[in-house]
Amino acid sequence: MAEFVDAVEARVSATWRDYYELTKPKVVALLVFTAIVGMVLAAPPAQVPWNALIFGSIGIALASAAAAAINQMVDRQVDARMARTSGRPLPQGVIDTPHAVVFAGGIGLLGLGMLWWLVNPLTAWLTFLSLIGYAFIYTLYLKRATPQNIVIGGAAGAAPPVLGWTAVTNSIDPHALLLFLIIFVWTPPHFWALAIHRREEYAEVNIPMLPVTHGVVFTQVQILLYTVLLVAVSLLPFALQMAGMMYLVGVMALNAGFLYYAIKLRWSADASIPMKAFGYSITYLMGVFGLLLLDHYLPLVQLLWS
Ligand code: HEM
Ligand SMILES: CC(C)=CCC/C(C)=C/CC/C(C)=C/COP(=O)(O)OP(=O)(O)O
Repeated sequence: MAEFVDAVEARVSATWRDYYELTKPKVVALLVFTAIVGMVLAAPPAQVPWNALIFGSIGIALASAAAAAINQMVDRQVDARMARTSGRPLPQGVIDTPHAVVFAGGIGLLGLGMLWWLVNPLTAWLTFLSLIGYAFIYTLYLKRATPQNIVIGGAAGAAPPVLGWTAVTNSIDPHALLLFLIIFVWTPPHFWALAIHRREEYAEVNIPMLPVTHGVVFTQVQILLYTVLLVAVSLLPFALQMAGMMYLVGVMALNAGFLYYAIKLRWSADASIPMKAFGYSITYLMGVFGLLLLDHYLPLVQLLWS
């Protein structure tokens, strides 16, 4: 009997883990973090309305998770043929398509409903557009159509700070668009570093990623150019007095790291650099948004200290 219970429990927990994996949890975690920074920057320190913070974060997380699950449904055949993605629950047959549809539809509607009724309809609409942008326009069309797929598709992934800001103010603020721009310009170096490493897999499944269509050297040059642009864009929050000295010093250090990897990627023959640059891109984005958050709270800390 105990063995039977163990077996049932093992199956139940494995199933939940599979659904969890279907949501690309680490990507969603970073997306939600950028949304929370958008919320925090939209209000004076410690004055973010609770409904925006709680239901906004959960709603954006659920909608992003639904988008990630739809992406994996659409991609299940190509995912099955690439080493990096073949272990996912759909290609493995652990979750079948009808269950994935119900799951994605359920969490998507729950997330959008939460935003509509408990936050505001503008945030719900913009989140819905981001979901459509990533799950359908990027995955179904752009990904298979053009090597600029991730530049255009990156707009959906860059949306969360705007969604967070709108959750608080119920309007689209130019400052929020600056946060959007940072992620938008960050996305090509983030993804193309990985695409260089995985170019043979993409070529095999006929996905026209930049290193497949234009070669590795061209992609390395593009990564370098986007990184230089990113350095410039990342300084704008300081230039426009959205953030202070603490942000400036921190972001300069993060930028030095990204430039180091982009230059090394272009001129070093070391095969481990592309994945190191990819890993660093994630640290970089967490760092930039973490700095914006800390910088915004600095006056409050100083006030409490004095
Ligand atoms: C069109 C835009 C984007 C593309 C094409 C893209 C592509 C990818 C790919 C292919 C991976 C590797 C996944 C894996 O092998 O497990 C990845 C990982 C990751 N991406 Fe992106 N990404 C994009 C935008 C974003 C955005 C906007 C964020 C967050 C703000 C983000 C955060 C992450 C994180 C945290 C990981 C690591 C996941 C892990 O370690 O499991 N990405 N991305
Ligand atoms: C509502 C809202 C804010 C939606 C957010 C959209 C979202 C989840 C963006 C993540 C971007 C991402 C992981 C792209 C990789 O897809 P891929 O298919 O190229 O990569 P894969 O081969 O690893 O699946």
